[in-house]
Amino acid sequence: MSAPDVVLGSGSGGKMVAQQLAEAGRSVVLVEDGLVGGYCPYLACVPAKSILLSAHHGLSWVAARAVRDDAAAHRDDAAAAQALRDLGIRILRGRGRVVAEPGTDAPGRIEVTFPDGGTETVEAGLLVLGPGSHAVAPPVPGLDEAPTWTSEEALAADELPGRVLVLGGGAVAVESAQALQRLGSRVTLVQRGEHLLSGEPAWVGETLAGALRADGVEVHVGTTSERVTRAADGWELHLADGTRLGTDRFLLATGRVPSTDGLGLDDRWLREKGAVRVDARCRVVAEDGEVAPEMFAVGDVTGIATYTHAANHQARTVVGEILGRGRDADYSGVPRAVYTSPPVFCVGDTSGEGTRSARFDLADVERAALLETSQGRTIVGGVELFVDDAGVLVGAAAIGEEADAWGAELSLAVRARLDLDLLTHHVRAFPTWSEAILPPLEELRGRTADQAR
Ligand SMILES: Cc1cc2nc3c(=O)[nH]c(=O)nc-3n(C[C@H](O)[C@H](O)[C@H](O)COP(=O)(O)OP(=O)(O)OC[C@H]3O[C@@H](n4cnc5c(N)ncnc54)[C@H](O)[C@@H]3O)c2cc1C
Ligand SMILES: NC(=O)c1ccc[n+]([C@@H]2O[C@H](COP(=O)([O-])OP(=O)(O)OC[C@H]3O[C@@H](n4cnc5c(N)ncnc54)[C@H](O)[C@@H]3O)[C@@H](O)[C@H]2O)c1
Repeated sequence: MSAPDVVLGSGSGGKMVAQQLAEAGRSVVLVEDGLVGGYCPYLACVPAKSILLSAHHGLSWVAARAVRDDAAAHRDDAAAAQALRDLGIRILRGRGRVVAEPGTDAPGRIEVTFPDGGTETVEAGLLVLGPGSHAVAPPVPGLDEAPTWTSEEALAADELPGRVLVLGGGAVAVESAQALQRLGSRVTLVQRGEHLLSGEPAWVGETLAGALRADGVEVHVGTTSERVTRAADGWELHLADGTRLGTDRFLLATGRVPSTDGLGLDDRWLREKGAVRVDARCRVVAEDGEVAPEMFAVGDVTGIATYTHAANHQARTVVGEILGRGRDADYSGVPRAVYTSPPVFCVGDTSGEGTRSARFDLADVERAALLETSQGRTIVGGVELFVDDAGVLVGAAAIGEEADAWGAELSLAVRARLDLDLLTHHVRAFPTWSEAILPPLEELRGRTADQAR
């Protein structure tokens, strides 16, 4: 009998691979040392979105916590594990380590260490790596003595601290800051980068900072944290400019790194920060192009696009490759959504390097005027579109009401490499937020025509 397929890590990517391979009739062993399903359903996306929705709807902390715990299945993975077992998958609940990588004519060997210290070694006909990523604490002297939360700990917490200091300015930081502030904490956010969401255009981060400040969050950007000390009423963060910020607890949101330490992988498969290098079929490869036989990787560990929807795309790519209907992964249209109020939606190349862009204010579409007259609301936000020399849409950044929904059009347009001509002639419903997409297209088209003259 040939050796089974072994999937190491059952997060968004690994679980989908295991499930689809088993459904295709293959023999699958799944190795997981945490919760079956990984972080997303229990300790990341789902509870984070649940708590944000509750905060946006004005629920109390106690009510929001109850809704969060229901949404996260009370961090109980029994049903998820049983559903996989029903497909014939063997689940080994322990920490996996690669003892021998699969070869062209010999199976690999994975050693699993169980919580009681016992071990079992399983053969792997092929190996799919999906160990995910984990949060890293920034190197601020004194921080290790203070009470801290990673996002996982925050999203499983029973208590709401009176004051929280969020370190970081990415998706975890801004979503957590808004949720905790709206639920009753006094939140301070300290971002080292020049603006929030440092990978996106500055105006997006600045608009978001304005929204957080309007909620009461104290936002500091472009700062260096020097040290943490104890104070009479809690803890203090000292900034380089001498400012001292008091808090009861720190939330560490300064990024995550791939979980490849101790995994037993040869260094030649790893790239910077320990991510596993993969090709377009998610096969593990070395820098010189050597392909590891029968070894694949999916999810955050690849360091390509650290989202559940990207992990799922990679999982489908791996399954397709294994089942002989292979197709390259394509990350060009992977959405980068942040579920704050207002939400953010970015896709493709928004760096502004080598592209032309035009921006439009959401307040200038009819939908905004309607909300202003009917509900007395002031609309903030906008959309910026980026095109290459050939007039093809290569990136988009949006922040504003429901941007996480209407941005999907831009994501598909980037993926399909639609050009200004087609996008300008496309008809969008009146009066919707999508109408904000046409004016920047027309502006860019006008500029293209001017250049052609
Ligand atoms: C607070 C927060 C909110 C987020 N919100 C969103 C969102 O709204 N939308 C979105 O798309 N993405 C979101 N993300 C990102 C998303 O959670 C990740 O991209 C996704 O979970 C990655 O899945 P993965 O397949 O890499 O596996 P992971 O979910 O990282 O799971 C990996 C699993 O492997 C196990 N494992 C690791 N090493 C071993 C080993 N040696 N042996 C056995 N098991 C091992 C771990 O226990 C874990 O269960 C969020 C992340 C965070 C932190
Ligand atoms: N809505 C979503 O899809 C969603 C939500 C949450 C998280 N995620 C994913 O989770 C991953 C982790 O998110 P994240 O926000 O932790 O990381 P991140 O890498 O996106 O952002 C980290 C931020 O912390 C800042 N920073 C770094 N060191 C600092 C320091 N010492 N002091 C202050 N600021 C510092 C950086 O400037 C950066 O802006 C991301 O890959 C993200 O895609 C996605």
